[in-house]
Order: sequence, then C-alpha cells, then structure tokens
Amino acid sequence: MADKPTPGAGLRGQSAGSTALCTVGQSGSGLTYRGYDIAELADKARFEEVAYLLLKGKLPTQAELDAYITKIKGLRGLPAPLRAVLEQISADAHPMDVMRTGASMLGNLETEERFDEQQDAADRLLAVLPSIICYWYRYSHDGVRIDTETDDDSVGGHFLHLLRDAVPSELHAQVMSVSLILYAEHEFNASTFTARVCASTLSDMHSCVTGAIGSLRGPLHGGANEAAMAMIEHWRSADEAEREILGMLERKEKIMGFGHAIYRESDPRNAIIKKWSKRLADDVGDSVLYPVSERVEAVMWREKKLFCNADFFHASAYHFMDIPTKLFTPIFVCSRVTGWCAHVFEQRDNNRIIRPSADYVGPDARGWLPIEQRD
Ligand SMILES: CC(=O)SCCNC(=O)CCNC(=O)[C@H](O)C(C)(C)COP(=O)(O)OP(=O)(O)OC[C@H]1O[C@@H](n2cnc3c(N)ncnc32)[C@H](O)[C@@H]1OP(=O)(O)O
Ligand SMILES: O=C([O-])CC(=O)C(=O)O
Repeated sequence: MADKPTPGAGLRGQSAGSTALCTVGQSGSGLTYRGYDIAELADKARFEEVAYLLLKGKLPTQAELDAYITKIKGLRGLPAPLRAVLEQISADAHPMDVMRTGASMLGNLETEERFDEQQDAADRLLAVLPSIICYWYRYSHDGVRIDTETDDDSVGGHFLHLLRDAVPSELHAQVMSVSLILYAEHEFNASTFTARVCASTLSDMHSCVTGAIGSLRGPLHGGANEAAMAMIEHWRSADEAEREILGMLERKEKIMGFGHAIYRESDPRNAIIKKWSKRLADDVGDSVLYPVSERVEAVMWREKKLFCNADFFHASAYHFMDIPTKLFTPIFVCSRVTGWCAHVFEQRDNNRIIRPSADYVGPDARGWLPIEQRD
C-alpha cells in the first residue's frame, strides 16, 4: 500500500505565487472574485458581467456590457476545418477530449501570435467553446450539422439552445448563468495552475487552455460532477442512499463531490447551487434525486465531517435540466476558461518561469552497468 501523503504533499499550504483575481477560504468571505463576494455575484450579476470582471479587471458599465455581449455573440461560429475535425470524433469519445482537441485545433487555425492579442483570444474561446462541444454532440449523437451562430444573449442560453434546438426557459437560462458564475474562477486550483505553468514558459493562450482542460478532466477536479451523478442516479430512495454511502465509507471509497483541498468546513458555492437544485426539483416534480442528494450530504457530514463541494449539487441541478451527464464537465470548461485566461494574463504580466525543486528519493550515485551484466 502507498505511504500516506505528507502534510505538504501536493504543494498543500504553500504559496506558489500571487493573484489579484480571487480569494478562497479566507475568513469572513469564503470566495471572492476581484473582491466581490460569490453570493452577491450569483444573486445580482449575469455570467457575462463576471467574465468581463475577470478578463478586463472591473465590472462593466451597461454600455460596456452590451458591447461585450455583442462581441461574444459575433464569435460563435466554427471554422470549416474545426467542424471537419469535430465530425471525425466518435460519439463514444470522452467529451472533455473533444473540448481539448477543439481548443487545440483552434490554436492551429487562429494562433495567438503576440501577447497583445490575448484579450481577443480569450473572448473567442469563451464564445466558441459551447459551440465546439454542442456541434460535436449533435453531429455524433443526432447526425445533424447545427448552425452554432445563435442570437442568445447569454453563454448559458446559447449552450442550451444548441443542445436542444430550442430557446431555453428563463429558469434554465438563469440557473446556467448562476452555475457559470460559480465555476468561473478559483485561485490556484489544479487546472488553473496548469494554465499558469504553461503561460510561464511564454507559450500561447491555446496551449495554456488545452493543458488546463486536461487537468480539469480528472474526477478529483472538474470530473467530480459527472462522477457524483453516476453515483446518485442508482439510488431509488434516501434510505438506500444512506446504506450505500455507509458501505462505501466502510470500504474506504472516495465519495465524489465531497471534500476540498482548501475549504475546511464548507464550500460557499454549495449552498447557492443547492438552492437552485431544489427549485429545479420542484419544477420537474422530483421526489427521488433531491432527497437522495440531501441524505448523502447529511450522512457525509455526520460520519466524516465532509461537506459538499461545488460539484455535488451541480449534478442534480444539471440532471433536472435534462443535460446529459457526459456534458457536465464541459460546461465547467465553458465557464472556467474565463479564470484560466485571466490567470494567463496575470502570469504574463509579472512572469518568472515556474520551476520548483524536488526532494530526490532515488538511489545513490552509482556506476554504469553494461547490458549483458543486468538481471
Ligand atoms: C470543483 C472542484 O474541483 S472541487 C473538488 C472535486 N473533487 C471531488 O469531489 C473528489 C472527491 N474529493 C477528494 O478526492 C478530495 O477531497 C480532494 C481531491 C477534493 C481534496 O483532496 P485533499 O486535499 O488531499 O483532501 P484532504 O487532505 O482534505 O483529505 C483529508 C482526509 O479526508 C478524506 N477524504 C477527502 N475527501 C474525501 C471524499 N470525497 N470521500 C472520502 N474521503 C475523503 C481523505 O482521503 C483524507 O483521509 P486520510 O487522512 O485518511 O487519508
Ligand atoms: O480549488 C480547487 O482545488 C478546486 C475547486 O474547487 C475549483 O477549481 O473550483
């Protein structure tokens, strides 16, 4: 069995640089973007305002927001060679692999040649990532070539429109906006740190974002919302969920959607998405999935003092909106791309190549062994 990790493993508790974008887990306010509390942003802002805040450094005026939305709407089209690549990817591919390939292919077609193009590169990625995933999904699953240039004002509305071929309800567009706000930024999490490491070599924006997508894909990070859904969808009642969770804990299995590397008592995003999940549960008349989710939350706290992170109630919320489970983590990408790009800007602004040291634990220095003398 592997040794238990030391307290500092995974760079835990060590500062790896500075940022003006976000605070996570500071006392008083659990999560802020450029000083604004997440609860207030989720309540009062629309996602495009938050994207502007992260990428341009301040909340937009009405005129600035209108112009920004118009710009994003104009950047949703997919170049023909990118459509051709997406059409090659089979329906059983992992959608995060599709996102990664899409971002990488865009980097071939619209290479960021100079850093003064970085704002445009970020806006283009923000606008086009929902088009990439939905174009592939609809082509590979429904056999249709969709027009990705919708007139929806919001990124979330655009995503749902492409997915379902219909303008979403106000409730669904609002939940998507809140969800994208909650997922937009989170300091030096694994995917953002990936983007910053890549940026620190003075690489291009598409390489930074492509690498970040790869890091977000894993079930210990963004992939947890899908993994949580795969777990809770099997249970037909809260009592069954409790029995199963107790068994999983007994077998020392990880419960996806719980725990956090930084927060110790709660993830401030959970209460917000949980409230919306309840509203959606009432909307669809659910009497199973929401009670199952609530019971899992209660049992995890009672047994392990582990709390839901941002991913857990996102699973039921997305499910109630009829979003296929395999598209949960790609939605996270469509939001977090704002945080990633803002961090790339920040890294470039005050750069030193990120290159930590390692504690060597291998063999002592030794002589070369000719091949015929080896076991
Ligand atoms: C948006 C996001 O990316 S949020 C994170 C999404 N990821 C998940 O939901 C995956 C499940 N959670 C986890 O694997 C972890 O909690 C992580 C990866 C988020 C954080 O990892 P760490 O910082 O190493 O966790 P931490 O040090 O707090 O763990 C403390 C103990 O709780 C246990 N623990 C932590 N999370 C869980 C969990 N979800 N289920 C069961 N046990 C857990 C750990 O195994 C560890 O036990 P040990 O001391 O006996 O080894
Ligand atoms: O901060 C982290 O380690 C993971 C997380 O919650 C996020 O990226 O949103």
